Amino acid sequence: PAAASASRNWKPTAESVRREFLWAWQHYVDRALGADHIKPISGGREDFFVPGHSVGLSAVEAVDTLWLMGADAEVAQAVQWIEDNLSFDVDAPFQVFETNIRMVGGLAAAYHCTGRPRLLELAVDVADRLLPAFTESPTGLPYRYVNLATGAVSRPETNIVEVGTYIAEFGVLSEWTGDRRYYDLAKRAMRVVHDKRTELGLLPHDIHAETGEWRNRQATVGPPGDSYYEYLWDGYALFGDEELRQWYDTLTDAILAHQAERRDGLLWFPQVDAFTGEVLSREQSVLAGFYAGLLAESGRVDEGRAYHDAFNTAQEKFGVIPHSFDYVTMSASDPSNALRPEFADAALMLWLATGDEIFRERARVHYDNMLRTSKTDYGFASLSDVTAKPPSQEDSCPGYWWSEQMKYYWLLFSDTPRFDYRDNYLSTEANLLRGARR
Ligand SMILES: O=C1NC[C@H](CO)[C@@H](O)[C@@H]1O
Ligand SMILES: [Ca+2]
Repeated sequence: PAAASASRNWKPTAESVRREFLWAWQHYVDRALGADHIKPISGGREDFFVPGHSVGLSAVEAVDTLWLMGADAEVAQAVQWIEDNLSFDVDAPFQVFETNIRMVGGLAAAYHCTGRPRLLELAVDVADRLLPAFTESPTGLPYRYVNLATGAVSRPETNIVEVGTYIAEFGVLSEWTGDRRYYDLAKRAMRVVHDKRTELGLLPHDIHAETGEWRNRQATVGPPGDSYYEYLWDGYALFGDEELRQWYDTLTDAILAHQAERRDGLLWFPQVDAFTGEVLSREQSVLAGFYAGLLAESGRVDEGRAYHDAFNTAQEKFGVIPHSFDYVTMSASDPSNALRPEFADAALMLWLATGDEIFRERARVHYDNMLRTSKTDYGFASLSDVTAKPPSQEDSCPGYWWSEQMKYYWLLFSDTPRFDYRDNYLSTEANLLRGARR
């Protein structure tokens, strides 16, 4: 989008992002290739889904980011490992939601960028192994875990994120294979949740997959409510599903009417009782920051801008935003930050929606603060306390770091010809499912 104001030269920042990402990738290849995570302080390996068994998570999450950066030799390294080694025939329970947004989404994005058929086969293979969680459920709300080898399902005590964040990944599999099962199963679970909204049009977040009963009263735009709302809009944006847009509009109008609060001119979203509207908590999770971008994407640009302005006061105060903070006292309730990408996610979405340079500026501060606080010997580390001087680090780097903020920064600063800046889609894990310009 042609920025209204004269924009500065962002190329040096883009080159820094690419250099840092490839530096971290080389350490992963040298020390932890095939591990779910590298341990960025010790250079060790770490499993994510199953203790004792990695499935190359960081390599899968990195492919589309590397491709967008034009790092084709590194794309080849990642794809080589995946095609030679990745198998989902693992006799262990995998969390259905995390496996979908990271592995189904990561492989689908890798296929979208490279066109290599084995990557689509693997995405379909792991998605098929998740399906029993949906088909074994009496309500259509998926169980939280499924054994990828045996199909045994478990843990019906779930939430609206883990029952409602599939339509993007499952939907492109239906589109690319012609098998509608994926789309239909993902949408059915979203319908069950929407139809259980309260009189106020709000949603609690905990639900039982076998009984369909709500298990709590609290509504939140943070976890575990966030990506249910995100995927209602995404199902419309990706596939033109007008019914999903209606459900999104109904629920979003209710959130703006009953779950929003303005204090000192700033817009916040407290946790409220979904049945009465009573404010239960004025804590804000750093993960809720994505919602500023979703509001802007879905035509509520002023509200999206206002919420990002509010979150920006937290970035200005803390440098790196705490995992959760009280927005009245602006004190950290949980001072950690596991390289969370949401503020940058929303900055990209708001920049794409408005062309306003302020969002690139805010993302650059986010990047600078990450470089200053998280960079270690072998990569980038989660923080255990952003208020410590200097902030204290943990020997862990989450898989979403390879897919999310470094991709957001690159897209914001590089103007890469490999991305269609007008017609694109990034999933909740920033997997590129539309808009790769091969
Ligand atoms: O939707 C998500 N929630 C949590 C992670 C990032 O904080 C990531 O997996 C993804 O963005
Ligand atoms: Ca997300």
